[in-house]
Amino acid sequence: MRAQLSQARSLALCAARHSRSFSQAPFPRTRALFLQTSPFARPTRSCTAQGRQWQQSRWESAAAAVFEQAKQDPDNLNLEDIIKNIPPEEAHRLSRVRNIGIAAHIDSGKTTATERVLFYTGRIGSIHEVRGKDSVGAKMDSMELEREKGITIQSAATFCDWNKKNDDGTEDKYHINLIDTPGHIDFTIEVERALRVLDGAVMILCAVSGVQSQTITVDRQMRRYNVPRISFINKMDRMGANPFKVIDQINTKLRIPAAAIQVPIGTEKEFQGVVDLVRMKAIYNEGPRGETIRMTDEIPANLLSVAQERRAKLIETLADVDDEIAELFLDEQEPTQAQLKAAIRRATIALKFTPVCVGSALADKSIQPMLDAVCDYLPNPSEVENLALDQRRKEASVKLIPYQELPFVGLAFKLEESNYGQLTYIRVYQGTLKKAMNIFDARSNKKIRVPRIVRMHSNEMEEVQEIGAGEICAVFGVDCASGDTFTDGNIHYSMTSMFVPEPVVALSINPKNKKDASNFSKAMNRFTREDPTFRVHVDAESQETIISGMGELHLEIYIERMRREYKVDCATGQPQVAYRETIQQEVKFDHLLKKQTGGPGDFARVIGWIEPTGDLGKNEYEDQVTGGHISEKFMFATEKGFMAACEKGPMLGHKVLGTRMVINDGATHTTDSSEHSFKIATQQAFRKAFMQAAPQVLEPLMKTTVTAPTEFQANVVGLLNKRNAVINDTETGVEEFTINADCSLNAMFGFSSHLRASTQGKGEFSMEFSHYAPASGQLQKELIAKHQKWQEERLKK
Ligand SMILES: Nc1nc2c(ncn2[C@@H]2O[C@H](COP(=O)(O)OP(=O)(O)OP(=O)(O)O)[C@@H](O)[C@H]2O)c(=O)[nH]1
Repeated sequence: MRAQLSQARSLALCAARHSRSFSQAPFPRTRALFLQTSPFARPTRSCTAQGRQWQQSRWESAAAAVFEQAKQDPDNLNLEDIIKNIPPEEAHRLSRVRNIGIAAHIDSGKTTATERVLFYTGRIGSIHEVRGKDSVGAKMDSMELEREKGITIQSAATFCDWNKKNDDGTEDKYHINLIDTPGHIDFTIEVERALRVLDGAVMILCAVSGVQSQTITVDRQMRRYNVPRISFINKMDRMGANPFKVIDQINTKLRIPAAAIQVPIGTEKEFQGVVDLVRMKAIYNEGPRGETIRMTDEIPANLLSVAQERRAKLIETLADVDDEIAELFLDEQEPTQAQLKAAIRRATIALKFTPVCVGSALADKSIQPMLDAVCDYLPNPSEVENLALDQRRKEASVKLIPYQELPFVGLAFKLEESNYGQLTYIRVYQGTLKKAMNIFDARSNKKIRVPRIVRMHSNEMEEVQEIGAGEICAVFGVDCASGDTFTDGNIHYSMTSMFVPEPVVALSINPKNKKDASNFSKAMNRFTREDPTFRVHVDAESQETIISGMGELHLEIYIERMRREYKVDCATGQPQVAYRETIQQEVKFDHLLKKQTGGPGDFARVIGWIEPTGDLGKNEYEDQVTGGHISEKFMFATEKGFMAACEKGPMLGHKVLGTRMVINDGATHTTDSSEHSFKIATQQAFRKAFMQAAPQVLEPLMKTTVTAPTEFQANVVGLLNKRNAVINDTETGVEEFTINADCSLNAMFGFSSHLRASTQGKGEFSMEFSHYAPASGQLQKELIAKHQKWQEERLKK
């Protein structure tokens, strides 16, 4: 309630302003639009001018009453009423904003499609290709390494305005904030944080390869953050393009109802445009770069029956997920264009459906209709529910309202070091972020002044004075961690951060020259701040610096960036698998630490047991001590001891998983017991008990997908068999085949060069962590022997 009241107070202030300006304002076109399209609008009774006037005056008097009430009694404000009465200008502004991400499997054409979006919206004057002959590179791949390798490494944000042409000749201007994300699983955190803050997404698929391994990962990430999506089947110009097969795969593999809203006109080299199934019009791209759209009622005769059939399929699919269409369907009535459009929008936003567009980014075809679909079917910021936790009332989650005048709430979702200092990307969920304003970090409670606000256009920036609710920006000089919530200090909200996967590959690293030590640590600091999946630690025993990340490519890129951006050449060890250790049975312990030989001694006795938790995702500690045999402050130290022991397993020194420790008794000495002695005693007890509890080494299993031309199928199967991979399925297409297999990460080191050699460089593979599984007895023996040898050698030194 208190949270709502502080919102209410600030609303009360603006209420008077708005109630005055509403009644004085003429009835602009934007307001009429708001009444028709805004989620805040009441149902319109009549479409006549008289009806609209009636609606308008009714709305104004209702709004005036609510804001008058706010003025009179701010402590008892009804927030729901305020939401309903948000000024039409503001609702209209929001209805024209789209925050979208482009996400897909590697090389599906995300950056190529984004380049066209920027060109057609007038953000860039010419198109440059990924790995293009002009060596300029696509706008969104601004990092030198991205341009060289032709892959996206970091997500890049931009914004543009799209003038959507309506059938009646009018235009509606939409403001689109767009984030292009990487496809490689090694950079998956970039997709994760983009989807955390975006309202909708375009999922790109290849018209030949269809749903691929990373499509499945991206699908999972979209589900995690409830992100509605449209699907865009790209590469229609490729030989073997089959969009309908891809739609079937979206339905069956991703299990989200999908139907085409467009069918292609021609395929491969003959691909010219699309038939829009909602309007039943043909849309062609003309002009040197497809910039001119020609729309006609004449659907090519050879496509008419396919278009009708696919339109019927669209209606049938919608009938399964939307009540209004279901009713019409049962009554055998054809929905009107408006009904169909509204149903696609409703079902997409409700995450029950994905409309599918087709096109070819490289051939400059059908990107504009995809942009129209973004505006038509993806939600505006007010149509997405965003919740925050009110820290003062732990139980309460508060709905954030994207209204400029409410107290500010924003989430820092990405940090980046720039030439001008740390750049923090913020999504504004509520209120307005203004230059020179003081904001509060909900985690550290630090007050920070915002010196500069910019809108990002890849690596360029445009300075602005303020950013309204529902928008994305970046700020300078704000020291925080990724995932921090900011408020204006009047409210104490915090938002949930994004999911951060655990690193699976590690290697030791050191600068080759001692003089580079300071740059080395600067680089490490920066990379770990920017990327939560990149970790650095110094191994206590070997004193080596160990970096860990999501895959070999992930670590390679950082080593290369260190060389290019910090001029530090590094020596690295062999990539190591991040093994884990666990136990299989319960073991009791009664451990006494006693050193009382003159001076201050150590005394701590801990009694209890360790056992498997049955869930490899967590370790658990429980204090069951009664009767005060161990005092509260020492129990705290035993918990710390347990946590420290779990960081370095007794078998190989890798982290412990799935283990529970219970301490239910013990003893304390009046003078010799200390927190330190209890911490050490717990660690010793744990390590001893662990080795008796049928300890087991766990290794990461990877979901692996290999794609290559069909003639190399036997070679690839041979390669996988050599690595003891379990092949789950094989799909053989016209030209290519795809194998999905489970494989241990350990067996996959060096796979890329073997694959290249056996497929004349034409094979591709991707790997994603699946789960930890027990290592074979043989591997476990080898690893233990190696670890012991390494320890012995260290002792000798
Ligand atoms: N034939 C054809 N090739 C395309 C099309 N769109 C993109 N490509 C090519 O596919 C390759 C990858 O394109 P990108 O745009 O970099 O793909 P991406 O999805 O951004 O790649 P990552 O971010 O690295 O995963 C490039 O060689 C493009 O030229 C298309 O419509 N048709």
